[in-house]
Amino acid sequence: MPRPVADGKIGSMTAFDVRPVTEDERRSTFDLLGRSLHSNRVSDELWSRFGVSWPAAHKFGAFDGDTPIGIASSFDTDITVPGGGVLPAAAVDGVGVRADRTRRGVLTELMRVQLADVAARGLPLAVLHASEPTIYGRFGYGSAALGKTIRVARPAARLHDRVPLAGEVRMLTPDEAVKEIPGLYHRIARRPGMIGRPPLWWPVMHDRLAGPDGDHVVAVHSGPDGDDGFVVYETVSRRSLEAPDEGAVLQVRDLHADSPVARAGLWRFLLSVDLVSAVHARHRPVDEPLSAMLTDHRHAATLAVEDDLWLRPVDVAAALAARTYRAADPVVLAVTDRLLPANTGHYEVGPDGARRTGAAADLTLDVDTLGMLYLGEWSATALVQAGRVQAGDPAAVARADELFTTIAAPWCGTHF
Ligand SMILES: CC(=O)SCCNC(=O)CCNC(=O)[C@H](O)C(C)(C)COP(=O)(O)OP(=O)(O)OC[C@H]1O[C@@H](n2cnc3c(N)ncnc32)[C@H](O)[C@@H]1OP(=O)(O)O
Repeated sequence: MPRPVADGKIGSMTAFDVRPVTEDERRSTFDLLGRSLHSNRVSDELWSRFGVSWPAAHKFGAFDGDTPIGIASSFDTDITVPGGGVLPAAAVDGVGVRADRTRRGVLTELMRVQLADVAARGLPLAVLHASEPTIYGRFGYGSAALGKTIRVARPAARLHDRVPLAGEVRMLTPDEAVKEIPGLYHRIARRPGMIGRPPLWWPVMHDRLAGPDGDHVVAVHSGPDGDDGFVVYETVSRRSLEAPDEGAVLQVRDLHADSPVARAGLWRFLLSVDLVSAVHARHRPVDEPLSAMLTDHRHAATLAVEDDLWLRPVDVAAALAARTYRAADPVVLAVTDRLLPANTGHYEVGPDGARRTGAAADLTLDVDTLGMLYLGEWSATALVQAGRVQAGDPAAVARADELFTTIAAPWCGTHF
């Protein structure tokens, strides 16, 4: 069992201690994280405005004496799972180790302590976006939702005339954007993989860009029932002496729509902005049908499909019981969890739900692979073919495919 967080001191077998970060250590641990990610150091002025988004709560530091050498931060949120249930989750939003202390087990100890804390607080899931995909599998995280990067050619790209359109798009003032977008996001964010954005998320991730001091543009789509979608974007000029006619690149940062009509309205708006030569969007849902909405598919190019959200079942029984399954005979999963061994066991999953069982296993997998299966991004068949799931009977794999599959691809859509 992981050792519990106790006395503020853990990990004495190594040359550092891992313990909760105190109020006084917020700035130094934030600077440490920034340095590890090669970000510019934040000025005192920026820290005084936005430091509130880096509270001491749910942060563990690795310390050599009083000096921080590693940080693992998370905030509490919730996540929508297949079937529409919403589960509490820890969103791991900042992990870094000082460059002169890497590859000595600092992260391993931070992850162990953080996961033990998340488990002790009863949160069934942990999620993150990974800087590198090789890091987190060993800690039980699986690549659970993919995202695609697209580039749309302007002015060539046009919506075809059967795309469902109704409603209007209006641009918001920066003050309106700060006031209106949080409520709108929470009203419409319901796809599996989407997380709640807590109050501390907004000042840095939205207001700084779209509020009075930001340079991003915010536009809202309104349908018959009111506001039902929004986009936050910036434009980057490409015009130069060598390319005097080059249009700007419009970069979509945040786009959410409650319906295909709202989504089409927002894309129609984006494709109508003048003096733009390309629209770029990263981490869009893999099933967003933009190319099929155009008169010419090739005007929307998919440049990359990447891992977006990583998910770690922290309480496997609670996580499996919280989502719904499609109609098929049940399967029994044998799950192994090295870091949180209480999860290791057999689970029966069927249309009536999921529960622990003593029955023999149909499919055998590690907990990180369960993270890949959980939101429906990866089929059991694909995971068998990839060597991540062991199964004796192909019929059981087919049943697992049917049970876990979802109509909409999972998608997070929130940068954290
Ligand atoms: C959610 C987020 O915030 S994502 C951002 C993550 N942070 C960064 O990318 C910042 C830059 N990188 C770092 O700060 C560090 O390299 C970290 C945090 C990724 C890793 O910290 P370390 O203390 O070096 O990790 P630790 O020594 O515990 O390594 C554990 C294992 O993972 C492996 N590992 C760790 N980082 C990497 C990596 N970047 N690439 C490949 N393998 C890695 C180690 O080799 C080790 O393997 P082993 O158990 O087989 O020996």
